[in-house]
Amino acid sequence: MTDHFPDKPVAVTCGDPAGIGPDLVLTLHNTLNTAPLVVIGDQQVLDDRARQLGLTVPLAAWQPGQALPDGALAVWHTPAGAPVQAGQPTPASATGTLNMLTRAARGCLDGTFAAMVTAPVAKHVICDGADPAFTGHTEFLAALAGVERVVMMLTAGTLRVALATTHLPLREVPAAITVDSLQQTLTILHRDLQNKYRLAEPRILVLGLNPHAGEGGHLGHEEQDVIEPALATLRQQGMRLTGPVPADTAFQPRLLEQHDAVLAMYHDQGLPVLKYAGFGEAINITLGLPFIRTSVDHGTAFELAGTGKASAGSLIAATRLALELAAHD
Ligand SMILES: NC(=O)c1ccc[n+]([C@@H]2O[C@H](COP(=O)([O-])OP(=O)(O)OC[C@H]3O[C@@H](n4cnc5c(N)ncnc54)[C@H](O)[C@@H]3O)[C@@H](O)[C@H]2O)c1
Ligand SMILES: N[C@H](C(=O)O)[C@H](O)COP(=O)(O)O
Repeated sequence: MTDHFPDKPVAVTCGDPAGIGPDLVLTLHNTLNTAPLVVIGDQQVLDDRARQLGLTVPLAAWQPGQALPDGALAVWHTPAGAPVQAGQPTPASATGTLNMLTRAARGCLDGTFAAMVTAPVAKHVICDGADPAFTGHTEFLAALAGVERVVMMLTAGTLRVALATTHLPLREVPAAITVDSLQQTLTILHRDLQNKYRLAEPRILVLGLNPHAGEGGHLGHEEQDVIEPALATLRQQGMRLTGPVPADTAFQPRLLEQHDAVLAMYHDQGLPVLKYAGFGEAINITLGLPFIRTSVDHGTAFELAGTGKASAGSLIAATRLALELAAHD
C-alpha cells in the first residue's frame, strides 16, 4: 500500500444502491481508514446496509469545500431517489445512480477530487430508468468529459488486457474497428502505459479479430485490411507492436512475458481470460480520460447484496491504484 496519499480526496461512487456496491464501500473504512476518501451515495442506504450486515461504520456527511472527518467515512449524500431494498433493483434509482457518477466526474474535472473509483452499476437498470443509451461507466464518463475515445483496460497482477471495442453487440464489432479507431486506441494505450505504469517503451500484443487471425484472408479480411495497416503506421512511429496474432494462442506465458499489455478486439475476446486469471482482485481502469478512474472487475451481484458474502478485494485494489496514481500525478 502506498505510504503517501494525494492532497485531494478520491471519490468512490456506491453504484446501484440495491447491488453489492454499498456493502463493499462500507469495508473501505476499515481497510483504508487513513486514506482521503469521499463516498458518493445515499447515506440512508449506507446506514441501512451497515445495519443489515452487522457492521459499525461511522458515517459523516460531507460537502465539497469541507475538511474530511477524523475517524469516519465521509459521505457526499446523493439521494437514491427511491426506496432501496438490497437485492431488489429498481429503475427508479437510475437517475440517482447517474447523479453519483456526474458528481464524481465533475469533481475530478474541477479539482475537488484527485481521482474517482466506481462500484458496479447495472446497465439495464440505468437504460430502463434514466438513459436508454447508457452502455457503461466508460462511455458515460468519456461523453461527460468531452473525450471522443477512451480505452478500457483490466489488469490482474502483471496481465493487462485492453479492448479495441467495449459495450456493443457482437454483430457491430467488425464495423467499429477501423484503421483510425485502432490507431487512436493504441496511441492512448501506449501513452498511458508510459505515463501511468512507468513503462518507457511498452510492448503491446495485438490480437486478430477472426479465428487464426484470418488465416491469410481465408477466414476473414479485417486483419489484412484494417489491423495490419494500422500497426504498420504506428510501428513507423516507434511503437513496439506484435500482431495481429491469433487470440486462441496469445495468452501463453512466453508471449505474455514478452509484452506489457494485450489489445483484444472485443469485450468477450479478452475479458474472460483476464477474469479467469484474477476475478475478485482485478482492476478496471479507463485510459484516455482527463482524470483517473478505476473500478471493480465485477458487476452488481444483486443476489449477494446485504448477505456479507461479497468480496471487497477488487474495490480495495481499485481504490489503492487510484490513490497511488493520484499521489504520483
Ligand atoms: N463495473 C461495473 O459497473 C460492472 C461490471 C460488470 C458487470 N456489471 C453489471 O452487473 C450486472 C450483473 O452482471 P453479471 O451477473 O454478469 O456479473 P456479476 O459480476 O454481478 O456476477 C457474476 C458472478 O460473480 C459473483 N460475484 C460478483 N461480484 C462478486 C463479489 N464481489 N464477491 C463475490 N462474488 C461476486 C456473482 O455472485 C455471480 O455469480 C449487469 O447488469 C452488468 O452490466 C457492472
Ligand atoms: N466491461 C466491464 C467488465 O466486464 O467488468 C464492465 O461491464 C464495466 O464497464 P464500465 O466500467 O464501463 O461500466
